[in-house]
Amino acid sequence: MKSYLAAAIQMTSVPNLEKNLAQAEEFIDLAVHQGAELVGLPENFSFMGEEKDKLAQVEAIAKESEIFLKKMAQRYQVTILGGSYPVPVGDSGKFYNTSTLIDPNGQEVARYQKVHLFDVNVPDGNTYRESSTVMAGSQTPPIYFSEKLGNIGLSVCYDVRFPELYRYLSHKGADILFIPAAFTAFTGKDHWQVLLQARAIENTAYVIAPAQTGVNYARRQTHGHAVIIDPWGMILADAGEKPGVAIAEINFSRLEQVRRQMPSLQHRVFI
Ligand SMILES: O=C(O)CNC(=O)[C@H](CS)NC(=O)CCC(=O)C(=O)O
Repeated sequence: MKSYLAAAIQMTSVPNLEKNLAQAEEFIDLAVHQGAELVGLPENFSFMGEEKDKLAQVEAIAKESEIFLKKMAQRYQVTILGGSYPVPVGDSGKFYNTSTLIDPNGQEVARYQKVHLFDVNVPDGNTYRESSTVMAGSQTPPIYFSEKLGNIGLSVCYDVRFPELYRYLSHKGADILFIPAAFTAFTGKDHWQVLLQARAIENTAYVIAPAQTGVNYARRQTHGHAVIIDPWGMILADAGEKPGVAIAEINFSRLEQVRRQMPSLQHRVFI
């Protein structure tokens, strides 16, 4: 398989759908002009805001996000991950925190509904109750098996704390793990990079982690540091703290080399 460039986009999404889509378009354009063929957007790329504000506009956010992703993938002829956006679940008043992967034909090739919900009182005083508006997904995460891009497994944000999800993905053949996020600034400073490197190292897989950064709304501040990590755990690119793009090469001979040097996947006993 040929090497190619992947991009992890970093945004400060706000409670304004149009503004966020315009920002995402700018960064997709930038990533493609730098040669990226696989482009990831962060969790909640199209809307970050109070849950009640999100709920009030959820139909439009879901519809416009899907139209946007398909348009971008076709226009730029790249594969795009819509890190996540809310998709209403019938008339339940809740939505799935949904991540979709769209190929250059504008076809959806994978869809994942976030399984682990962030119901946490963070020690900085912020309280998160994702389950008050989000329905937990009940399906195992999908892998898109691509002859051109490799086998790409999906996940979202808080999932990164549950290594069994990634073990499942690598067991099923994933070479690349997408971990789009809106990590809190408080937890991010101590946990983000360590968790991502651990998932890359233990699964000897590439990790592509698009991220939210800065002040998104009210007291919500996100950590940034969208990164791409190689299967040895090396940080290949880091977007820092400002909105932007992290770009790095996905190289299958490097992947095979690491899997020869450190054959831990072959030594698995439990799963
Ligand atoms: O708050 C918002 O508006 C946006 N947040 C999100 O989209 C999600 C669900 S609340 N955030 C996380 O999962 C953070 C996980 C995390 O930070 C950790 O695991 O430490």
